[in-house]
Amino acid sequence: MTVSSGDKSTFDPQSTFSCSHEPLLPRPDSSCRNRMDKDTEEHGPVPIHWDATPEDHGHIPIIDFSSYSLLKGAVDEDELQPLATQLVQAFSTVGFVYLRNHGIPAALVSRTFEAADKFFALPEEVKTKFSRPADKSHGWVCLERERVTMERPGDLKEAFNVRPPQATEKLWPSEEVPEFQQASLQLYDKCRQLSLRIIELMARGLNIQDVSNFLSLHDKIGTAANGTMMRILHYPPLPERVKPGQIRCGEHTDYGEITILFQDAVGGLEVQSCEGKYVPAPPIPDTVVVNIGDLMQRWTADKLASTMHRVLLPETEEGQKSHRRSIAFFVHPNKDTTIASLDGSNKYPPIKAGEYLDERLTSTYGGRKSEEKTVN
Ligand SMILES: O=C(O)CCC(=O)C(=O)O
Ligand SMILES: [Fe+2]
Repeated sequence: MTVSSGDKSTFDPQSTFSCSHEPLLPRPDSSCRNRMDKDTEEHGPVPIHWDATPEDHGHIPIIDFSSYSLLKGAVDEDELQPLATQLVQAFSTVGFVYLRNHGIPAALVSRTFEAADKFFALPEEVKTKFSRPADKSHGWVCLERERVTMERPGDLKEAFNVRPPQATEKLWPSEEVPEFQQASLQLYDKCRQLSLRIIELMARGLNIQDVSNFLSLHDKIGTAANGTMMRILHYPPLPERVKPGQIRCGEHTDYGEITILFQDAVGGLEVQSCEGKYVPAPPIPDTVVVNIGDLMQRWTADKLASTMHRVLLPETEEGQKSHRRSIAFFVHPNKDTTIASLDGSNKYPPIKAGEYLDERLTSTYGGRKSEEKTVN
């Protein structure tokens, strides 16, 4: 595969934007300690008991999702509550889980990766035709275009953002890689279905009283009224000269509610532990990684943890010559959802999901306001 080194001359720090995240703003308190001692008083419109203090594992648990797999015909309600409890336990400590037996077909993930490989291998001038337009988030984002922490140079990655409502025909490489659009949209839809199941279980595990109502706040995924986006990421082999401090994806937290992440067999992802140390989150066959984003941490008044993570450069010579790919599905509630502390604590002022993103982006990028540019 040939990979262009990217057009560094067009790199514009003012217009860089994060993959999903914004590491510089003061974030809700994410220390493991504070997350546990919630005021469990009932007040506010949706009183919730945050009861048991979960144990702090400091590593990423693997959870068997088979009771609520997308492939499961009849669901046994009795099996869902333990699963919900396990999920919330993990999300309130490490903030990350691996899900096994989730039901998204591995063949569909491979097809999407393979189609994306063909796209990323196209010459720069061809990929440019599919560049993400300034006012939209769908499309190609070139190498080093983004940096997720201002302390580092641009990330050594390129991306193809998939936002179905913005994906006009001319933003798909239909002639160059005809199968890309169909595979991506099919995977987007499977991820949508899985995310709804995860969100339903999270709601149960959080003792949200009206679970169906909570779920309905996500019924516009895939339309313009919801900012959910899938990103196919390509980390090419390392260029001859890597800038000081440059890595594949800088330290960050994700913006949204939850993220579903598929990684290929090449490692590099690291997740911060409660002690502040970065620990590898290696690829585990037939699993997806799921993590909490900042919006969900805020919504749950810091009960659930949006945890810092990054993708390091490979250490071995062989690794440095390898491509790494991942697919991240960044889930958001519908833009008109009011994000008010679910425990009624008013820890953070209520804000609309759409405005929240706008605000984050404005603070970071000095007036670049449209969430359409960078929603993830
Ligand atoms: O590529 C990965 O494994 C992680 C990417 C990531 O964290 C992101 O895009 O937010
Ligand atoms: Fe991330």
